[in-house]
Amino acid sequence: MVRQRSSRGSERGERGEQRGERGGGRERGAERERSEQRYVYGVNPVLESLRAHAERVERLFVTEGQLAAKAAAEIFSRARDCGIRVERVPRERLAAMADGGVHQGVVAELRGFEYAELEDLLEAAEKSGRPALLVVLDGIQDPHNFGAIIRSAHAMGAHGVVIAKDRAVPVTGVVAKASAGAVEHCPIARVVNLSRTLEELKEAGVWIAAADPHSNQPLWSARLDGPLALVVGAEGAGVRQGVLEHCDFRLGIPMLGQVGSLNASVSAAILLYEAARQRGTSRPAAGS
Ligand SMILES: C[S@@+](CC[C@H](N)C(=O)[O-])C[C@H]1O[C@@H](n2cnc3c(N)ncnc32)[C@H](O)[C@@H]1O
Repeated sequence: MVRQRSSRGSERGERGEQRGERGGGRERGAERERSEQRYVYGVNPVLESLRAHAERVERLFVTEGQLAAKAAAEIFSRARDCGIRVERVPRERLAAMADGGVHQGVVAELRGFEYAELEDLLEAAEKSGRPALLVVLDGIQDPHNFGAIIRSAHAMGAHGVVIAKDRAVPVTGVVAKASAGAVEHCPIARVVNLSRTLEELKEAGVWIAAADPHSNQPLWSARLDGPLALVVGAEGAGVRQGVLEHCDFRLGIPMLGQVGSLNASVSAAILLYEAARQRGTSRPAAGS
């Protein structure tokens, strides 16, 4: 079994310096893309919004008797500190705002999710002092899968997630809920053309690995400790051929049994864990 050795790590500094000269991206300081206003529901997602981006929370809606006392105390205290209005509403209204999801008695109305730029993700990696670890999603449609991938990416120390503008679910309240609030901490870039983005990442010194159930290169046989973007495919179609052509190598998670593939978010979590393990970032935090 051949373990692929990355030389891009050493090229990265050199290439990273060129990033400022490429000039292909949006001007720094230009207005960033925002999604429509949206609702975030459930105790943890609402608390994460208040902790991470209270300035984006317009209003909170609660239904008496449905919100646990302990959660209510923290939510009300943060809302008071940040000058956010809290409205008591009937349970039917809360249920409608949460679109039938499990809201636990609280919904936050947010000003709109602010997407990051690809540059921001690379800068986050640079600032962290660790090699870049990114997840690129090729057309994920299910908001629960998308949210779960954001959650795993954040937990495994990834510097961000890249999605395409077309044919992919954007960040919505359901995604935020499924991410357990990780969406507030993990930068998400929304790009027009995934293939071009992969080429930009290569220029920045990042290796591109496609998660591919048909690959016979098991995940542990490749070096995943250098700058890396993991490309995960859509629920039905997988990674499109045109996108696969821009990947440096493919990785498979060996499986037993009769099914042909794993769920996209499960695959992302397994691959991210292997990358974190190889980087030594999967250890329990000190003191835990
Ligand atoms: C449900 S699968 C798509 C299956 C698709 N019919 C195919 O054959 O590629 C969604 C994505 O999860 C990832 N995936 C699923 N199982 C995998 C495995 N065993 N090894 C590596 N990646 C896997 C791939 O990125 C895949 O595109």
